[in-house]
Amino acid sequence: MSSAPTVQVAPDADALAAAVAARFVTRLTDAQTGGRVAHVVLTGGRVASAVYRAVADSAARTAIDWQRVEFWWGDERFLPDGDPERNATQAWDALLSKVDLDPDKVHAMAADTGQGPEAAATAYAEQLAAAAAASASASGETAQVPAFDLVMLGVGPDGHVASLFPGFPQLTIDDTTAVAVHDSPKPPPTRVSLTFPALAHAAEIWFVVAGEDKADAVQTALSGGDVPAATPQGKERTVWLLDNAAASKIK
Ligand SMILES: O=C1O[C@H](COP(=O)(O)O)[C@@H](O)[C@H](O)[C@H]1O
Repeated sequence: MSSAPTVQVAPDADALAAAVAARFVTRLTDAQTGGRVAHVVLTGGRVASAVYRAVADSAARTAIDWQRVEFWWGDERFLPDGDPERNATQAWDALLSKVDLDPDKVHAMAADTGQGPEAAATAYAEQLAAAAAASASASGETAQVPAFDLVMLGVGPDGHVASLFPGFPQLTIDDTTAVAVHDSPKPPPTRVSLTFPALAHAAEIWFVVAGEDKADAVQTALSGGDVPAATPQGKERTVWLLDNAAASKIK
């Protein structure tokens, strides 16, 4: 089952970050009801970093039991550990270093240590499968990824999500959950990304998008056009969280 998208628009990028941060706190606290561990998939990019800073700066962040959050990433720029362009570095600097989390529950994609992005993708798929097995439901369901409570996705001006780029072969991969990406049109060229089947395990998917350069991609995705961002849907909720500029071409 999947959900039709809804759209919420904030006046500007700062207001968007504050609104998404408030939602993030609510979503994670709801997911932790009854002692559950929340699984959240983080994204990278400018607006995501602004959201993470807003969460870190908000007094409401204390409502989350950070020890009971498993952090995953939708994609990673395949660079050495600590590189400021890595999505994990940005999330760590903006938020994760500022909360009392369990380091064993932070599942960054591997950094470039010379092993290659294929090996990094395989290792990530194995981590996801191990977590899924550990939290397997009584029904005996054998998913290859845990049930994500929340997947956050940025969107590029070309309509890419995670590191799934228009026209790239990764768009049709359905037999694994994490893949290597070469020759990305957006630097850096080498990346690791979750696949669409992995993203489909989300209860909620939030597209978080700011800026006029994204307006065409947003309009195309929301009208079901041919961009990667048109595909992911949450099982319970799919929400487009936009600033005015990104929403300016929605018909
Ligand atoms: O490279 C990436 O870019 C997109 C969007 O980033 P933004 O700076 O334009 O908001 C992001 O969603 C993705 O995770 C990241 O690897």
